Amino acid sequence: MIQFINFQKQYGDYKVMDIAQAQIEAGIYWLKGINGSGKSTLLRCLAGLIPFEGAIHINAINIRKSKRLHRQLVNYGEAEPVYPPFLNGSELIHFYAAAKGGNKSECMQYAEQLQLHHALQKQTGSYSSGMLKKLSLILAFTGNPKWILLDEPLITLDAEAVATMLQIIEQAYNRGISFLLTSHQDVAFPDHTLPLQTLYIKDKTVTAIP
Ligand SMILES: Nc1ncnc2c1ncn2[C@@H]1O[C@H](COP(=O)(O)OP(=O)(O)OP(=O)(O)O)[C@@H](O)[C@H]1O
Repeated sequence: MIQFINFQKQYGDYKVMDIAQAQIEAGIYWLKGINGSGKSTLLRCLAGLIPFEGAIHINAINIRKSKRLHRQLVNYGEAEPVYPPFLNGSELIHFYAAAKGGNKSECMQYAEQLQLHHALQKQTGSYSSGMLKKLSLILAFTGNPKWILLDEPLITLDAEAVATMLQIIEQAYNRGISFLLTSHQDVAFPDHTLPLQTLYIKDKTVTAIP
């Protein structure tokens, strides 16, 4: 469960999020909101990448106070991932697996499923946007997270990779992993069988009501 307690996020004078009290139960959620509503900001706060006011508890852990536990609990995939261009995919998988206490061979399996395995020895600077996205998704599944936060997970993926990715998400969900997935497109998750619940970011808060 994710709990917000007097949570606020400002950029300078501009307040993007203001959630006095809210909670999100374990599950798989499609987080919707118009452009600029704060979807990426919320995920970055939950991932611990940017500072915020108030408190966020994830599975009863105060994410600001227990940084190590937080890093094991939550994985995050950027909308537009950027990596040091001189590192290859295999090196990044090795690094993430070591940092997250994950199993490198599991990542290699995902790479095969997404047909990225042939490119793992190439520097990421030579990757296409879809290849970078696949790598970022593989890295977001490394270790034993209880929550995976994926910002626009399917953009730039081809149709086959979209279907594979939806299967990977569903299998992980069936193993007890919860998801927050963002998209501002109406048909972001085509032909899926995921038990998706919808959340909206509206008026600087998270709500189940559009
Ligand atoms: N680093 C930043 N500095 C200043 N303002 C920012 C920064 N990042 C985001 N914002 C502002 O915060 C608001 C929310 O941005 P955010 O990227 O979280 O929205 P979003 O819902 O993910 O948008 P989109 O659907 O277009 O991807 C926007 O008004 C944006 O201009």
